[in-house]
Amino acid sequence: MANRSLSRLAQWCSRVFMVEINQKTEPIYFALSSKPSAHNIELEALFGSGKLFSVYALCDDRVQSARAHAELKNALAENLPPGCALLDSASFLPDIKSSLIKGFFLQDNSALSSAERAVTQLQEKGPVRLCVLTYTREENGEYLCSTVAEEPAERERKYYVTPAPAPQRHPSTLNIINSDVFYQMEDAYKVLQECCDIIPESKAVLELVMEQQLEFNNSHDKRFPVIVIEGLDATGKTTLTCSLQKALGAVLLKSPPQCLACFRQRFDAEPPLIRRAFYALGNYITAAQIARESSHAPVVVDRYWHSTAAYAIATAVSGREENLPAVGSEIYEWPSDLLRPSLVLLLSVSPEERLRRLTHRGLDKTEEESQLEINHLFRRKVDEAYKKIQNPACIVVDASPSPEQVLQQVLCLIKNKYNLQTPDHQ
Ligand SMILES: Nc1ncnc2c1ncn2[C@@H]1O[C@H](COP(=O)(O)OP(=O)(O)OP(=O)(O)O)[C@@H](O)[C@H]1O
Ligand SMILES: Nc1ccn([C@@H]2O[C@H](COP(=O)(O)O)[C@@H](O)[C@H]2O)c(=O)n1
Repeated sequence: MANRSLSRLAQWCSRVFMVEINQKTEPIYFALSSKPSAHNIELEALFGSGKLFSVYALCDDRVQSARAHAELKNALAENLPPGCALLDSASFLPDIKSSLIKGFFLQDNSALSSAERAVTQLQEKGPVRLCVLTYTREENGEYLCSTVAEEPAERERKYYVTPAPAPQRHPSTLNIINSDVFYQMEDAYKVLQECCDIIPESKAVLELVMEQQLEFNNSHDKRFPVIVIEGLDATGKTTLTCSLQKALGAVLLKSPPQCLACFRQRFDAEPPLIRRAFYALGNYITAAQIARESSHAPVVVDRYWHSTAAYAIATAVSGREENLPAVGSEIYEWPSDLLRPSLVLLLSVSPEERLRRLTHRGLDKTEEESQLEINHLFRRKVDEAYKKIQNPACIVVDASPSPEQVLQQVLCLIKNKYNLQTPDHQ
């Protein structure tokens, strides 16, 4: 369904709405119906007594849509009067892939109930079309939904808000494929092609990808081992990869590769669709470098596809780690056309030790505390996602001992278990 058709209220009736109060609790689900429903405590708590709205930025184009959603969030945060709460919300077709549309749920408890005026002003400013659903409470306690639509017939239309059951699959997982994680170079490539007009740097990135691909196609078959080191920040990847480079006489590579370093900040500022496509393409450039270098020496890689997928999945999947799809889900599969390493090692340290290392590296106390509090849930999701990725799966390494001990542990794994140190041993 093209997003624009959702400007008609009737189109929303086949969909379910999810409102996330916070990341720790279950979301609240509701639907629109022509019939009233029994009294529901959860809905009562969500809807309360103030004025309520759902706001969606509607575009047919996926790049525009992703950017419009991010811009809408900033604009609402800046323009809403004090007393308003802005909650992440989405609408979806239960368990149907790619059906999720992200938006916001707005509780207006401001002194003058002026959120509607602020939203109308944003609507008038354009250029993106906003769909605004308004909820009102009847005297009998029922909640009704209507649209702030241009056509009078649409404005007259009203539906009851009714509770909906939680779907089997968490809605935030529905759009991951080709919006957050890309399983073929072509799919990530297309996203950046679609961005060329609005982000001129995309062209330069695509040229670098194509240059490396030509070289990749001419490179020799891989002969030496390719060892990827993964892990959350400050788990010791840089320290270990440098020591491994010396110990194995290896070539050290990174993903994203050095040639993309100057573009990173630019793409980090973009919404997930664009940002993740950039990192996905970085892996293909690194893959071409791996293919070239592994013909004459072992290769050690600091982050690769596990990082790209694990961070993307953990960011896309809202709420708790239980919402991540189970092992075996297609979202954890390795891209069909991306060079596979010989071994992937995931460095793991306790949250306390990681924080100690971050602090040692120069974080101040306040930032340290906020890292621990706010990101705890996110880090657990990244860690879980790392461990669920398959073909190749990663081997978890306890990285809490001293750097020398971690190095010896890893060398042991490489030499004994995989017998990979020299080309003769393969
Ligand atoms: N085994 C270890 N024991 C104690 N401290 C360590 C160990 N390994 C690394 N460190 C220290 O922890 C900090 C983070 O290490 P490092 O930079 O290697 O991590 P990283 O995973 O590469 O981080 P990032 O992903 O953020 O670049 C550094 O100050 C480093 O000296
Ligand atoms: N292969 C990669 C590497 C990194 N990312 C993204 O970058 C962030 C971590 O990078 P550091 O420089 O802090 O190590 C992380 O948020 C990932 O989103 C990636 O996607 N793929």
